Amino acid sequence: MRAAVLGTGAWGTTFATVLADAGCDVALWGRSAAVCEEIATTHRNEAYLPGIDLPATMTASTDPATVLAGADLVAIAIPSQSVRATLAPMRPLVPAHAVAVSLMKGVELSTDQRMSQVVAEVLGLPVDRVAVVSGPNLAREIAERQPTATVVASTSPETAQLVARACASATFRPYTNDDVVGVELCGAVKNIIAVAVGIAQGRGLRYNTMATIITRGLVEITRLGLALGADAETFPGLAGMGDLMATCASPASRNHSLGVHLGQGMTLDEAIAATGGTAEGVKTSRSVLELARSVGVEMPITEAVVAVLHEGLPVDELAPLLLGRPHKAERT
Ligand SMILES: NC(=O)C1=CN([C@@H]2O[C@H](COP(=O)(O)OP(=O)(O)OC[C@H]3O[C@@H](n4cnc5c(N)ncnc54)[C@H](O)[C@@H]3O)[C@@H](O)[C@H]2O)C=CC1
Ligand SMILES: O=C(CO)COP(=O)(O)O
Repeated sequence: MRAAVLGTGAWGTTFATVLADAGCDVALWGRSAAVCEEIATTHRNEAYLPGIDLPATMTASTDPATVLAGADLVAIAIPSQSVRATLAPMRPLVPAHAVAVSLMKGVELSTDQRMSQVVAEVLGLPVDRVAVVSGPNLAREIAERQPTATVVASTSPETAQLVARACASATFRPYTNDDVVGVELCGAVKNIIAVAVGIAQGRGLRYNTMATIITRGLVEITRLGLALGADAETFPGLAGMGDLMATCASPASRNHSLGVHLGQGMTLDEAIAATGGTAEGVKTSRSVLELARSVGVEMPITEAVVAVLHEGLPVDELAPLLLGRPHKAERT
């Protein structure tokens, strides 16, 4: 199978490696000529995956026509808010039979659309030719070939199976799921919860607080997902609890580290600069809150994160804000 991967950041480069390990013929597209040249000639991407040797068979180019020619599978790993503008000019270059795979974990700010919706719309593909890959998938660990599982979601079982076969290897195990809405919302909202956990840790709070935020975070992800038509069984799975645990526990998570920096007293701009890479939770927090309000769902942690990130709430007021809410039964 011929695969094109758009985006030479941490996840695009890593997922390209996963596909190559699984036997695909892989070409990467990136906007940086220097990064593409480095991948193609030295088989390294030092800016995003320092010290990792990439498969020598993988090619990379800034020319989308070269990368997309003959692709059976087109995987996209670009910051969510840039996907629409980046993909639009590529639409005529995507082969008519290709399947698209969204690797993003965000929600578009201007439209509140999930990434698979944006990809299908911009590339003019029916939704059953679009899949989503999401799970506890910290890029560097996967690039190091540490054992990892993921979820491949599509409304079409054939598309999900095709993508699962394309990426399955001895160290990367995909499970298929037909709940695209649930899988995508889990991936996007866990970033916001990880920012909250990071803020708490940056203030010196420890494991009880972390477990509380993760657990109540899962409650609010589930509530939003169910209101938007997701399947309840997705949330305790790899894309839900699995990814929430990995992202909230790992210092390698950009969303988590951004939260820690904020908790330690940095401004948002300072925290973004200190974190580096793409912390999707910053912008997605606003879209998710809008989505939640549109369906009348309460998301207190998301609301508190939006207040800290975008409305000037001091980090010290986050815990009192959440703990001061009216008491209620756990299962409501
Ligand atoms: N890094 C990780 O462990 C994982 C990341 N993801 C998701 O994958 C997506 C991409 O993240 P990463 O690769 O980690 O980000 P990154 O920050 O490592 O790389 C982003 C890439 O996108 C490019 N880029 C940035 N703005 C662009 C634009 N306007 N047009 C075209 N290209 C642009 C950058 O040059 C870079 O190559 C995000 O939605 C993230 O949530 C999902 C699973 C794991
Ligand atoms: O999605 C991820 C792990 O599954 C990566 O998390 P960060 O984007 O916070 O680094």
